[in-house]
Formats: sequence, structure tokens, C-alpha cells
Amino acid sequence: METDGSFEVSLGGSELTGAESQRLTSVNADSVERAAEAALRPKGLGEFVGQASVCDQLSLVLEAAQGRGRVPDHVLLSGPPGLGKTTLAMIIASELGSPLRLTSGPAVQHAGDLAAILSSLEEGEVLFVDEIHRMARAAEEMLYVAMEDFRVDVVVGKGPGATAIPLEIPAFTLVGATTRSGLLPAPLRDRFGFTGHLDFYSSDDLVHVLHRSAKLLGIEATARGTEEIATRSRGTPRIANRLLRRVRDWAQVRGEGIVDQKAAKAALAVYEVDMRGLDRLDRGVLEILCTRFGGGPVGLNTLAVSVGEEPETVETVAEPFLVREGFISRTPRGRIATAAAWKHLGLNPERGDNPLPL
Ligand SMILES: Nc1ncnc2c1ncn2[C@@H]1O[C@H](COP(=O)(O)OP(=O)(O)OP(=O)(O)O)[C@@H](O)[C@H]1O
Repeated sequence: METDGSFEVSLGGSELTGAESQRLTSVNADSVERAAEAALRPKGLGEFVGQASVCDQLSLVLEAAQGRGRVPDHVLLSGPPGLGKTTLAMIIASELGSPLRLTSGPAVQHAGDLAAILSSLEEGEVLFVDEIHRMARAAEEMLYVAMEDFRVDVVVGKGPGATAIPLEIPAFTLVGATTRSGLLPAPLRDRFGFTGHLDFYSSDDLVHVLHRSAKLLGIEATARGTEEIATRSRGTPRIANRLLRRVRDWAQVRGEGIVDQKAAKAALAVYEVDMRGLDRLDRGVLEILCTRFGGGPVGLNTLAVSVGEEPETVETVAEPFLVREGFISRTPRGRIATAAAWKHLGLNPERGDNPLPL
């Protein structure tokens, strides 16, 4: 999750346990990844590749509000990870010439956390809440009033003697991002004046993203090289940029220093990204589904436990792409592997290929 700003990482205590130091390491790795991403972030709507209708609708919302001298309606951005929700939030603030405050649902676990953020906003500020579906219920209710009336009701005391003191806050624009809009309660969803759903990018759009990134990073890349990376990037700019950096490594260490098709193929084989862009998690999900559960149907939790991942990771990271590519269908009885999945794995459902021991 991109932050560049006020995401808090609290490790607690002075002596680190094994789990904490592991977490520290991953925080460090994340910050390297974040810095690499930040350098490639488009700064304005004109630089933002693809998602034409969302960008068009959004620019209307922003321009009209600016023309009226008012803050724009609250914006909800939904879609799988890495498609540009944080980037668009930053662009909204920059197009409006407003400051931006970043936080996330998991960081807002008490109404007081949110009250502190809301009461310190500046007039016209853009408040970005990533993973807004993970915000605590009490904070969510405070947010309804803040979004509608630019007011926070601060509750003083407990029990029957508790009183709510209304506190006016500056007009602001909330930009909420979610990978799971279905989990947002209707009263919260209804308070957003504009909802943009970001979809996976076409290969052509990803080629465009890659050319832009290669230029910014000073990487020499051929058209065939970027096409090869684009078709294996799961329709996701974040993945395209990450693979570009890995292919650049390969080209520098084992190739001629140029990101061409040969370098892309060789590097992506090293990083276990297959011809359709499936990575280890994607293939793990398909393999377990086909070989252990005979192609399904199988429930999400059972599938996730078998793959050794959190259900949310399987549902938000692997599944949307596998469904879109026609490898999995979601039915009321569970997930089912399609004929395309069996074929992609080189297995035959009729022969009951490669059963894994239960
Ligand atoms: N339309 C785009 N054009 C060019 N680059 C893009 C575009 N969308 C995303 N990117 C690149 O992809 C990276 C990831 O985007 P971003 O962090 O905005 O995704 P996200 O949807 O907020 O992901 P998450 O849900 O994980 O927070 C950014 O660093 C940016 O460089």
C-alpha cells in the first residue's frame, strides 16, 4: 500500500521479537519498493495512462467544483491493487492545488483516531483513506457526519451521562480507495458523489506505461521487450513497472544492458512469471484447485488454507485476474477451475491428472 505520508508502523517495546524484526525487514523492503514506485507516479491526469472514462468523469467533477469555488464531491475509487487508486488520489489533490493527507482503514481503529485527523484538516484538503473498507465501525459512523455536514460529534463521558459536542471542521474532499467495494456499508457508499471503478489495463496501455517508466529510469528498451513485459503484467501498472526493473537487472548482469525481448523472456523465466503473466501465487491457486480438489467447487477459505495464504490475499490479489482471464469461475458453491485452467497447467481433468495426496 502506497503511503509516502502518514501510515504509522508501530513496533512497540524496545526489544524486537522474531516476528517484529521480520516485520521490520519487510517494512524496509516495502519502503525501497515504495520509493521506486513514487519516482514513476504520474503527476497529473494528462500523464495518467488508460482508464479513459474514469479520468474523463473525474476531470469533469474537479473542473466543475473549481468553477463553482467549492470542494469537489467525495470520491470512491475501487479496483484490484496496483491499478492507480493512490496515484489518482495524489493527482486529484495536485489538480486542485490542495494539500493531501494520507491514511488507511487499518490505521483508523478508533473514532478518536479519525477525530484527530478530521479536526486537523485544512480548508479544501484532500483526505485519502486507503483500504477504507477496513475502517472500524465507530469511526465509520463519525465519517458519515463529517462527509455530509463537515462536522464531528465528539463524545465526552460514558454511559447515560455521555454528551456529544459538535465540532465544525473545514470543508474537505474524501478520496476512499478499496479493493472490495462490496464490503462497504451502503450508508458510506451512498455518501460518495463520484465512484470510479478501475479495471485491468490493456497490453497497449501497459506498453505505454512501460515506455514512460523506461524513459524516466533511463532504461533502453525495445518495442518487443516492452510488449513481452506488458503481456505478462496481469493488466497491472505496478507489476509492469516491477517487472521492468527486474528485466533491467537481468539485462545489466547477464545481457547487453538493453531491455529487449530476449532479456524479458530470460528474466521472467528466472522470476517464474509465465507466458500469461501468472506468478507463483496464481499458479499455486490453480494447481491446488485442479489437483487437490478435482477442479472444485471449493470454498475460498479452504482454498486459501491449502495454498498457505490469507483468504483476503487470494480473493483480492490472485482471483480477480484469474477470473478475468477465464481460469476460474466463482459460483455460489465455491470456486471452479475452467477448461482453460486445466489446459494452461497441461493437465487433463478426465484423466484425473496429478492428484496430490489429501
Ligand atoms: N495509469 C497509470 N499510468 C502510469 N503509471 C501508473 C498508472 N497507474 C498506476 N501506475 C503506477 O503503478 C504504481 C502503483 O499504483 P498505485 O499505488 O496508485 O496503485 P493502487 O491502486 O493505489 O494500489 P493499492 O490498492 O495496492 O494501494 C504507481 O507507482 C504508478 O507508478
